[in-house]
Amino acid sequence: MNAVETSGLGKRYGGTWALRDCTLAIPAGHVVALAGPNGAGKSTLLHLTVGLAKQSTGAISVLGNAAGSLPALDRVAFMDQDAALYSGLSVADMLRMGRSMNRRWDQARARDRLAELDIPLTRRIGRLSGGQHAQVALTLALARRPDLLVLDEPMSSLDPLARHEFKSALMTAVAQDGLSVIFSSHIVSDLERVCDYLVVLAGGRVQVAGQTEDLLAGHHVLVGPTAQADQVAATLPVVRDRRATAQTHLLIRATGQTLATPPGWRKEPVGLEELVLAYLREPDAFALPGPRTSDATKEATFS
Ligand SMILES: Nc1ncnc2c1ncn2[C@@H]1O[C@H](COP(=O)(O)OP(=O)(O)OP(=O)(O)O)[C@@H](O)[C@H]1O
Repeated sequence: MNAVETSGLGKRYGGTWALRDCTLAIPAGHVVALAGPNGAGKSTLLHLTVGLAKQSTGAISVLGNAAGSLPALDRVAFMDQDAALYSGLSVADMLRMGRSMNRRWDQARARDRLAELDIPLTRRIGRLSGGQHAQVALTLALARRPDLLVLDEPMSSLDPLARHEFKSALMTAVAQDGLSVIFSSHIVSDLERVCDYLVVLAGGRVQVAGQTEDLLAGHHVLVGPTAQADQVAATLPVVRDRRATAQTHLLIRATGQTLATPPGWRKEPVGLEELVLAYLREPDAFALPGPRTSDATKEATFS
């Protein structure tokens, strides 16, 4: 079962394509990070997923049902960028409201979670700290007992400590409930240790998609003398070419063939942050699905 499946999905606002040619099959049971710069189309894809927007072209299904249909909506919870809660209401009021609006509501779970976090039920939403506000929004989303939790920039306004606590809370919920999660972020360090599936969007198109394990295994860095860099880079699918006077770092996408490390060069594994940053800096490079070798194989010089 796929958590989200799209085929030729596109969304146009007036003459602008916010998202286009988006074909993805994200299996259920993953924590999926949706990364990309401002305006890449992340919110658009998430809004299509939770039925807040309707596509202009193509198709999207969520847990096997058309996105936006009742069976899909019933199993999805959404928390957006500003996690809009009513500032004049208390935490208990928000719980009551959630309970009255949702069939699958788990009141005991929500209360336990807030007690663990030391967030008083009587506290007004407007008086919560940024971190507590995000935790209450997450609690309300989890109380719906979703099979898919969709989070749009959930940590953007949090300080590093609150960000860390939010990530831990998310990981605990995933471990306890076995739900699928998709969250967007333009902060690359948010992705490490949290996601096990990655989608990178750039300019409204899918640039990279796949399990992080596969993506990391499918790339490596070659480090060697700059004097030989042109010669080595010419024979390999180079995603990013970073040169200094003496040494060059080439981020290489594996081709399926095992290639020998050139003499005088060493091969290093790549980290997720480095991988994502390399693709973000090279908007024409693609990896999975449908790697476009001619685009990915390019020479570029960066300082
Ligand atoms: N309701 C809308 N009306 C018109 N244009 C829109 C609308 N929503 C999004 N867009 C445009 O679509 C493109 C993608 O926007 P989107 O919000 O999906 O990007 P994003 O990756 O979530 O960006 P950010 O990180 O800044 O939130 C942008 O060019 C944006 O201006």
